[in-house]
Amino acid sequence: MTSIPPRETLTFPPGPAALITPYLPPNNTNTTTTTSSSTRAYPYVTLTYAHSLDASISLGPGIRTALSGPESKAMTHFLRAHHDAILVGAGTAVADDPGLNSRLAAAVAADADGGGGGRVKQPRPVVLDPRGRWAVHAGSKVVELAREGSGLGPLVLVDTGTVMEEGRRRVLEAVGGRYIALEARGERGRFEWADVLSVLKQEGLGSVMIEGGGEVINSLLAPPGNAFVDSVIVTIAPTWLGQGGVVVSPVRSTGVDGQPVAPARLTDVTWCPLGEDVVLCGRILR
Ligand SMILES: NC(=O)C1=CN([C@@H]2O[C@H](COP(=O)(O)OP(=O)(O)OC[C@H]3O[C@@H](n4cnc5c(N)ncnc54)[C@H](O)[C@@H]3O)[C@@H](O)[C@H]2O)C=CC1
Ligand SMILES: Nc1nc(O)c(N)c(N[C@@H]2O[C@H](COP(=O)(O)O)[C@@H](O)[C@H]2O)n1
Repeated sequence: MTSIPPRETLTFPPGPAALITPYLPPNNTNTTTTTSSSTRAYPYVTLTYAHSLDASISLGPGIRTALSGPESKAMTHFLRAHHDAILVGAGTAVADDPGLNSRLAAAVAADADGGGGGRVKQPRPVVLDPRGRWAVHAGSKVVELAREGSGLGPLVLVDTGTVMEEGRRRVLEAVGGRYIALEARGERGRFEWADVLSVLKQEGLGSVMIEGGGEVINSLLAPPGNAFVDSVIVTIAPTWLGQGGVVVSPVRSTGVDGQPVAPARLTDVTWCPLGEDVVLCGRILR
């Protein structure tokens, strides 16, 4: 019998947790004893990522780049444990081979007893992959974690016109995930955010934490995407990544007077130092 090596577990202290909690979904834990956001048309959306002092989330497209220190990394896993789903774009799935589970000690404990007892459960990974770029396989980290019971199988949203390879389909379904066909009726073959969020709602997912990457973040920080964002939680790491990085810089629109309009501003802001990083929480000013 092959033994599975123990995975890291993380703890997030109550002090910073109290600062972050107001930005979590209402009835914010996806425990077995609460229903999250059941009356909303769309899931509660938390946009969260880590960037450098020059607003880069990675050294370049396709380069996995660690920015968060240990304390803010634990915060990310705290967030993951308090959402029903965690969403990334295909670029991130391909570049990072992410695990997309929560390694928070409480979440790990819940895995061990089947997630019962009102304790925190794992988020459902969701990947936006209209053209089927992500070649998921049995050794993909998210699949391995789901197979060993430390995470859930991913839902992968593909365009209705994309035919998926049978082998990939079997890999997903073996761990409780699947492909979901959705019409990519937005510009450049993209899904409309309303369509994506409606699908998640239909799947019974009341809250989603959206982690990236660059294209996903930028499209949610400018209209019309920003209308769907309930809270924003950004880790700022004390480093510069230099030119050529994947930068968070949403497109500007032009006002009726022909002048540029800033895409978004945060209000109801809290700053929370975590180790050498600082975490900024806020809500989009409407
Ligand atoms: N520091 C951080 O917190 C994070 C960093 N990253 C980094 O970001 C980089 C990847 O960024 P990007 O290349 O911009 O990739 P991305 O993850 O935003 O993926 C872009 C792709 O996702 C799909 N996609 C995005 N929006 C879509 C929509 N509305 N409808 C349909 N499909 C959609 C498309 O296939 C598109 O090509 C990687 O280097 C990764 O390491 C990713 C997540 C978080
Ligand atoms: N919060 C945060 N800090 C960083 O420094 C990061 N590079 C990321 N990246 C995101 O986390 C995913 C990796 O997750 P696993 O640890 O493999 O579960 C990666 O794909 C990005 O979404 N986030």
